[in-house]
Amino acid sequence: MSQNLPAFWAVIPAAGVGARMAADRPKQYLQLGGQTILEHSLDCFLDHPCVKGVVVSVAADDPYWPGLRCAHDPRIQHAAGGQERADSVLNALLLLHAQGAADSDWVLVHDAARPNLARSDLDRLLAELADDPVGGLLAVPARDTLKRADAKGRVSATIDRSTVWQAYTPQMFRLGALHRALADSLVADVAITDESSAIEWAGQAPRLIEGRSDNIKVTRPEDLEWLRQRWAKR
Ligand SMILES: Nc1ccn([C@@H]2O[C@H](COP(=O)(O)OP(=O)(O)OP(=O)(O)O)[C@@H](O)[C@H]2O)c(=O)n1
Ligand SMILES: C[C@](O)(CO)[C@H](O)COP(=O)(O)O
Repeated sequence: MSQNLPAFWAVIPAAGVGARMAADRPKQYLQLGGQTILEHSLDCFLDHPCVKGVVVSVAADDPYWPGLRCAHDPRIQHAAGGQERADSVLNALLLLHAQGAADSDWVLVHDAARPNLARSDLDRLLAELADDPVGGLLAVPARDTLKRADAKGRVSATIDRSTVWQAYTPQMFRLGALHRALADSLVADVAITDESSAIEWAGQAPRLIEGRSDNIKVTRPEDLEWLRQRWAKR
């Protein structure tokens, strides 16, 4: 294994519609530097010597996935996307368990919409959490002053940002613990927007690993414009 890093499975939720992007296709299939955003997000894992395999969750009616070269990569399997991101991730975990992956296996969940993950960040996450009893996630400390809004869109409070972080991905947890936390929190109808919130709901405290702030999630058109400008300078 590279630098004594742990082996891991990668799960890439890629079944969203990209409503906030308002493009002619789901944002993970938009082009960046000669390939799709999804393919960039996959590359960081497929190139890693410690990856055991990759599961991509795609929408049942996704017409784009089969046309990608990586759809035929033997290291990649696909699972059914779900109504919410958490459902898409859970389906991928079910597939891993059905194929005999162990509860103790590490799973890294990374948004298909985050094509700019640095290998250095991925390796730092793996190294820092290799022996952690809970797991954790890449995150960035809040840099701007944070405001809470009232119902009229006016400032109701300024939030102490000293302990506030933005959650990014990958998020790294043991397969068994994540599977149970996601399944239980979905049954309890808890609002889950990332893997960490399911683990937190289950009573654990994931570790925050500071990562690069340019590991952005492509959410709105300006995000892709920004990445394309950076890519052009590479
Ligand atoms: N039911 C869903 C919803 C989202 N995702 C994935 O989760 C990641 C982060 O979600 P987000 O940025 O919200 O993507 P979308 O849901 O597509 O965006 P929007 O909310 O603007 O529709 C994306 O890679 C998206 O493809 C998923 O696999 N299944
Ligand atoms: C998982 C995530 O990227 C961490 O910030 C974020 O929660 C995804 O949220 P979205 O609304 O599904 O984009």
